[in-house]
Amino acid sequence: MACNSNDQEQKAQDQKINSFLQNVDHKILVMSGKGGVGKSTVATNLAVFLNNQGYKVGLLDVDVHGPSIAGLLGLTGLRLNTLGSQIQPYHYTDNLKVMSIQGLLDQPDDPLIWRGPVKIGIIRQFLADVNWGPLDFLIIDSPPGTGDEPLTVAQTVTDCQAVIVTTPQEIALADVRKSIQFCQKVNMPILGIIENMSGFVCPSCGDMHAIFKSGGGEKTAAKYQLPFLGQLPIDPNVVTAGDAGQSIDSLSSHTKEKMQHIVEQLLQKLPNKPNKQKGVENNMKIAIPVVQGKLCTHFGHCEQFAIITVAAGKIAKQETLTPPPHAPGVIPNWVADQGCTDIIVGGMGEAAQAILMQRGVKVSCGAPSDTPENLVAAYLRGELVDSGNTCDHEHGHEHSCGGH
Ligand SMILES: Nc1ncnc2c1ncn2[C@@H]1O[C@H](COP(=O)(O)OP(=O)(O)OP(=O)(O)O)[C@@H](O)[C@H]1O
Repeated sequence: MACNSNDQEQKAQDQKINSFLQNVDHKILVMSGKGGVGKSTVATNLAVFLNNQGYKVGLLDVDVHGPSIAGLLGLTGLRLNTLGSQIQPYHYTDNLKVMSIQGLLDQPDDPLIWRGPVKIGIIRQFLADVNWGPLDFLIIDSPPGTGDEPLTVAQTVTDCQAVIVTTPQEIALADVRKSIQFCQKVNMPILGIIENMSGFVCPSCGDMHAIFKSGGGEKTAAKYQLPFLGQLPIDPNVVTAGDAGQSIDSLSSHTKEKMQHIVEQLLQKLPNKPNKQKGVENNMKIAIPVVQGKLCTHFGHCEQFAIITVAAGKIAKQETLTPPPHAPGVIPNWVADQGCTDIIVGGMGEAAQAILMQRGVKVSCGAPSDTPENLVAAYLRGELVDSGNTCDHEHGHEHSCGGH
């Protein structure tokens, strides 16, 4: 019995993870072979600079033992809330959401003494139970090396791509080669290599000093026929900004231009050019089963659907359509045929959910009986929490998700 219920829980979590990932255009794992090479600094600034360009970005810190993302963005000490079953991430800006274990700890300096399975569970929860909403980019900061955390990401986040950060000296490059082999073994494409701490421009004489050597990252990229995305110099302002919870964007130094260049290179290397601001703000077509002007919990047998088109975060068009007669699989396919991107329901059977997911329609279960306009408004505000409810309304009996 226990095994069965574990299997079911895992399946339900897989479904939630898949439905989130379906709404993320680009997933990027920022890795490094060695510690302290500036991986979190790069991950954070990739997220901030992409967000500055108008992309909707999620930044996920899976370095559960040494989380630093919250600190680098000045979010330390802020506790994260949960709404229903969903964790509300930090909103660094309206379009940059951040998730780190730091926000769930009573004491931010508490050490976490966790073995692999617990860490794997936490990372999966960060993908399943955080209210990310649709994203153009999910940037994932992993701890150095090729341990449980990057492996969990590789196994869970389908079509994830890697960015490898290194410093130029041989001891760091040896570890980069391990990261490259890791990516090859888990079939994760590498978007490119970034060389951090590449030379130091003396503020007094203006001469460049190659403290950790320079050019090693570029040479390694060439050797493995990987894209080289650019270099960041050793810049004391990066440390000051990071310690103050500010991004490289706040600097007036040459480093900011270098970071900008890296982001442009990264955008060029993406297999498909991202559309800005996917999802909530852009066109969405949301289906809601209705009866007498309110959500009908009887999804499979409801007589009408409100179909609401949302553009730039507002309701642009609303129609009421009659679906074909009920038969297994007919209504979910009909909803997808209408071009719907999302559906809001009280509850829905697993089979119908699977069809919708396969057809790229995001399902939000557990909505209360309310008008379609109110439900869409709550959905756009991120307040409609997906219960992950898989109750089956096809049989017409009473149950917890809305009684009919
Ligand atoms: N280009 C740079 N110039 C100067 N200092 C830098 C630069 N990049 C990062 N640093 C500093 O180096 C330190 C380590 O950076 P960071 O935490 O980003 O590294 P990391 O590789 O993520 O470390 P960890 O192994 O702990 O995950 C920080 O103090 C950061 O401010």
